[in-house]
Amino acid sequence: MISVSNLSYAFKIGKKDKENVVPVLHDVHLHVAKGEIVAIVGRSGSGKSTLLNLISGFIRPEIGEITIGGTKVSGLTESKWAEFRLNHLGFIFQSFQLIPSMTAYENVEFPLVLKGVNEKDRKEKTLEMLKRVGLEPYQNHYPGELSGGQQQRVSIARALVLNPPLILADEPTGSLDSENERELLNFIKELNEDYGITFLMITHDHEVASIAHRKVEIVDGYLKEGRMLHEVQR
Ligand SMILES: Nc1ncnc2c1ncn2[C@@H]1O[C@H](COP(=O)(O)OP(=O)(O)OP(=O)(O)O)[C@@H](O)[C@H]1O
Repeated sequence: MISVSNLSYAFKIGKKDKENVVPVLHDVHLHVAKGEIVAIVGRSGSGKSTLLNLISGFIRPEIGEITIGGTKVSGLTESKWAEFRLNHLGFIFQSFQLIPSMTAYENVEFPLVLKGVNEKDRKEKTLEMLKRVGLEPYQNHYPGELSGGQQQRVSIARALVLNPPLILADEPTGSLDSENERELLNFIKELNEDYGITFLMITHDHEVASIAHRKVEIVDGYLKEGRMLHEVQR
């Protein structure tokens, strides 16, 4: 599903003539199979979000290659990337990233609008997703009128509405209390088992990591498991 090879990344900070190069990831190799739940763990500042942002195409690699579902995404133009993202990836963020001026219904419907789906099909699919996350009665609420757990469920419904085969999650339970966390983790397991959705998640949390089939650890920009695989292959 995901194949990352020889990926290195450095941020360039400061003015062009006095640029400071901050190396963050070093020769990362990572393979995630279809149907896997993989947790990326590591200390703060080790490079987890940078890796997820590279896999999501939000930042572009200069060195290395990223393939998702057979498409070499690291070579796509910005507009092709946006199209690929819409069709293949779902995102869940710690801070939910809902649009505050849109109701729960409108937030879930938004990817269908971007994709140009007609109104009748949009309505059917949006209501189906809201039902699946148990939020049909709250469809006209704005994010500010929902609890943290409910907001995260709206964001999951939005992530799933176009049936992506892969979900990328950055600290998905980071803003939830333990009851909502347990509920979300059960839901992730269910989506994985029933629909074969692949998950790549960043987490600090042992509970979250415990539902993963596999953990990979980033230590100072080096992916532990990835390097081992790479060394075995060589
Ligand atoms: N836009 C940026 N410009 C410059 N340096 C950055 C930028 N974003 C991140 N960094 C640096 O890259 C390193 C890795 O950051 P990253 O956010 O990937 O770590 P992380 O493991 O996700 O941390 P956390 O668990 O705290 O979210 C850090 O040293 C950070 O300061």
